[in-house]
Amino acid sequence: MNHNSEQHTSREVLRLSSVTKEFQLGGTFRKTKHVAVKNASLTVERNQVLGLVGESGSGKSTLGRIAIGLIKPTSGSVTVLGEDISALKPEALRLFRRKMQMIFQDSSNSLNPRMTLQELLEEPFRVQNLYSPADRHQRARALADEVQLAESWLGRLAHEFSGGQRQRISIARGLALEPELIVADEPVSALDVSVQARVLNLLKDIQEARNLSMIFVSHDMAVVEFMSDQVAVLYQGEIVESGPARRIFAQPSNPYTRILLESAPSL
Ligand SMILES: Nc1ncnc2c1ncn2[C@@H]1O[C@H](COP(=O)(O)OP(=O)(O)OP(=O)(O)O)[C@@H](O)[C@H]1O
Repeated sequence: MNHNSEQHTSREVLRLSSVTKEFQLGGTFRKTKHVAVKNASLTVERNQVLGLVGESGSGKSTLGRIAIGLIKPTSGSVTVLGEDISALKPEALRLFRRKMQMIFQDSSNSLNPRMTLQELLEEPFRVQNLYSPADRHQRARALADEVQLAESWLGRLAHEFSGGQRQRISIARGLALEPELIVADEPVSALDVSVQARVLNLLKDIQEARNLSMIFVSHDMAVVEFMSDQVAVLYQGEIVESGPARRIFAQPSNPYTRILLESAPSL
């Protein structure tokens, strides 16, 4: 990591410039390519949530993964906190990744069912070799508290928690290393509707309390309206409309955005 990132003071946390991602398809003889994201540019500022919407296959997840360096774009640049992460060597990227975390729809499935809540919340510190055992213990407690899981549950095993509680655990683990940018990819879609609102409220409260920047990926327009300050609409890999959420929901200028809004039953 160079000094750039240390000195980065602008409000801009993420900048994607003309990002394109092509996937190679097919076997040895017949290769074709699929353009999943095409010439996409966007920025996310500190303490801002960008909602990324579009139908299935429009490139939302691919763009989210590119934003935190999980996928390298075919062309274009990704700048996080002033650092061009597409130019970072693997070791530098590994260190830098602490500043960027992803919360998946099925994050909670990746929790080891035989680990206790305490162990799960200490794991990010253990993996990164951070803090003394006593400090890890204390920090795990604070994380549990932040996602509203009772202290008395710290000894419970992962498989004893409900789906919504497990997603809270995943959120807490995502926060452990104090990221500045979070990509939440359909974080509540796998949960019962009654549980979704509570987890979304929690995520919004945490985002505001920690001044986090977030890309919030969802196909549910009502959820995006609740969460987002800015919105970008993807259609077949291209950003067809972007701007302040309030403007886009009140006066969508792109025909495809209008179709998305009209077909959103929960609005
Ligand atoms: N690893 C890959 N190899 C080949 N094609 C891929 C790969 N990942 C994504 N794609 C393709 O790229 C396009 C965009 O996929 P992506 O998952 O980003 O869309 P999405 O909007 O997130 O969809 P969904 O809401 O269904 O998750 C799709 O056509 C998908 O099949």
